[in-house]
Amino acid sequence: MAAQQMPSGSPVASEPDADGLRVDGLNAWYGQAQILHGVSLDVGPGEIIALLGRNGAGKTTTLRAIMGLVRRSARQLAFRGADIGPMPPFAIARRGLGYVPEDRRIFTDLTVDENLEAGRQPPRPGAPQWTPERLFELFPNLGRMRGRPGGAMSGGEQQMLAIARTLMGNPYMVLLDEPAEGLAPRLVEDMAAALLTLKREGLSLLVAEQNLNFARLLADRAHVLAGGATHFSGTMAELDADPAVRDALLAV
Ligand SMILES: Nc1ncnc2c1ncn2[C@@H]1O[C@H](COP(=O)(O)OP(=O)(O)OP(=O)(O)O)[C@@H](O)[C@H]1O
Repeated sequence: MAAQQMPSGSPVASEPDADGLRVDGLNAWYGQAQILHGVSLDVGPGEIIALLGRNGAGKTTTLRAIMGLVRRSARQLAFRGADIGPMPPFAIARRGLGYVPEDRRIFTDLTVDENLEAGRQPPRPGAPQWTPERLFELFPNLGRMRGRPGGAMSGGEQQMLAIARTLMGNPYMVLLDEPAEGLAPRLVEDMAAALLTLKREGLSLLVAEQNLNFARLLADRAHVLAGGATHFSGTMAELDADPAVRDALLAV
């Protein structure tokens, strides 16, 4: 049960992680309704962290709150050593924190190439650098349809394009909302392989996910949300070793 109460796997709990993301006591509201009640999580440099929980547990709201897209407050909201709590969304993105929402938001009238150009930002020191050619190695499907409008692509292809467009901004870390949702089984494996390649390149990922099997393919550690709060933080092995927590908090 020890793993339930505190983030484990991270040797330093008191020092803010200068290179990573540290969220402590995050609250968020839609209008008058408080949706998050003290979410705490951390993502270290080069880690893939799963943000797990059932439908409505607060995963999407957590990602949106980190990006400043919903009204929120927190004891600590630090990215690469900076307090991002007071920053508007564009300033957070400019610091190298990318976000791929669940609904993808690609430009349906623009081609694959044009969508990628729309995401281009200057290189960042120490962050992996991306070009369309490198991204087509990562997502070969996209390379075969460079002139195709986004609106004429399948859901899975649009998901890959949304990720690729975010990578054109050369981020240090990306928040991904259910990247495998609605993908055919073969594409789920391709997506997992692509995300593991990103990790090898040095990118950190926080992946909101309902599918525990997909999370197992990728994640070093997991945070599990229920009712807008963190109920478990630990390694995937610790989560698997605690079937009661797993079954209570996740749809398995
Ligand atoms: N725009 C909104 N206005 C009011 N309440 C909302 C809004 N969006 C989400 N909620 C509520 O906030 C809670 C958390 O939703 P959220 O989308 O963050 O959960 P989730 O874990 O991402 O689930 P899902 O997998 O279904 O997306 C739910 O009770 C939901 O009904």
